[in-house]
This record gives sequence, structure tokens and C-alpha cells, in this order.
Amino acid sequence: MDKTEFLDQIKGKLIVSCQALEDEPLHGSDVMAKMAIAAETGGAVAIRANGKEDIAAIQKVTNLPIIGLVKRVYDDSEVYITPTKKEIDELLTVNVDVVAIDMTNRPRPNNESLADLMKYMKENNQLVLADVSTLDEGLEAVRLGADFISTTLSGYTNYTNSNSNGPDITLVEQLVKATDVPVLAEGRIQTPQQAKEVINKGAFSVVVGSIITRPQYITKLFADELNN
Ligand SMILES: CC(=O)N[C@H](C=O)[C@@H](O)[C@H](O)[C@H](O)COP(=O)(O)O
Repeated sequence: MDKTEFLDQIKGKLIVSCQALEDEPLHGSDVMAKMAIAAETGGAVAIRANGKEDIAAIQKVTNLPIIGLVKRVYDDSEVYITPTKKEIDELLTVNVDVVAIDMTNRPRPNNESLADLMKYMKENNQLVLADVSTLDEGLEAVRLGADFISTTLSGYTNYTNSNSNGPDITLVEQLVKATDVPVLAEGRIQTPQQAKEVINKGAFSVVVGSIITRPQYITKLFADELNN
């Protein structure tokens, strides 16, 4: 899918993140493929997924476009969403429609430079979604040539630590005002009403994960409420 088709597909609509890491109860490509089918059945227009095994399994069961990432932790950096060229290469082998990559300004593993990684993805005609945590990071991502920006990492960098249970609507608004690059609202969106709200504030599309695809997380919300 090219950029125009992808944008037509997602405009004003719901993207579902289907992820379960190794330490999560639903870990496994078969389960994530079923999650993707459930998401499509419910009306999602694209899937965000982690790791080439999950991505390949999801591609077998749906034609929805895929935003792919590889989460990997390195000792020398806090960056874990598609941190190095190695993870980009893994994603290139499975032909994702879009690569999601941490574009915060934190040092990357092996001191790899974001500019070099962006250049490499563009040489490979790869659409890029910049996961950021602040307005400045979003603007730098645009300068480096990101095709789309997502608020994914707001609240997850040590300079944006937040106690909020909801999305960072302020960051969505700031990014929308500051750039023409489409802004995806992502992170801690908990209700359909919040999804609608971020669209009304100018987000191009909405990415929702845990509240749809992480049952242990959803269960905890109920259990905690009863325990309080
Ligand atoms: C911070 C981080 O690592 N975010 C990850 C990015 O891929 C995922 O674990 C999230 O589920 C995704 O961003 C969707 O957000 P939420 O699950 O809050 O709806």
C-alpha cells in the first residue's frame, strides 16, 4: 500500500495494536493473528504489531495494512521500539506497510544515529511512523523525513513521566498545530469517547492497544476498582 492509499485507509479511523510480549499471557503468533481478526471484525482499519513472527502470522489472516515494529532491549540504551538497523532489517524482510520507530532524542544502542536510520529506510522506500514523546521530538522527526508521527511514547520517557490514565491530548494538539504531517494519537486511550475526542482535536487516526488486546490489563482495571 502506498502512502496515499494508507492515509485514505486510516483517516479518522481506528488502528488496533495487537501485541503480547514474552512475559504476557497471550504471547504467541497464533493468538496475535486471532486478535488481528477480532480487530478487523470489529472495524479496525490497520494493525500495529511487534516482531516478524507475529507480523507474518497476521499477514496470513488479514489484508489490513500493518504498522510493524520490533521491540528489543539493549543494555546501553532506553530505546526499545525498533532501536537499531538490525530491527529495521527484520521488518524489511516481512514487508510491513509502515515501520514504527522510536524517534525520541535519547541515545540509541551502539550510538546509531537516527538520521542514518531514516536515510536507510528511505533508501528502501519504507514508510516511517515516528513514535515520539514531545513536540520537539515530533518536529525533529518531521525534519528527518518521517511520514507520520505518533504520540506513543508520551509518558514513557523519563522527561515525560505522567501519572495520567488517559491520552496526551495536549501533545496531539501541539503536534497538529505545528506540522502538516499526519499525527496519530496513541497511548492510554481507554474509551471510545477518548478516541473520538482525539480525532476532534485533529488527530489523523487513533491507535488503541491494551484496552482492546491485553485482557490481563483490562481485568486489573476492574479488580483494582473493586479493591479500592
Ligand atoms: C510505550 C510502548 O511501549 N507502547 C507500545 C508500542 O508499540 C505498546 O505496548 C502499546 O500497547 C501501544 O503503543 C498502544 O498503546 P496502549 O496500549 O496504551 O493503547
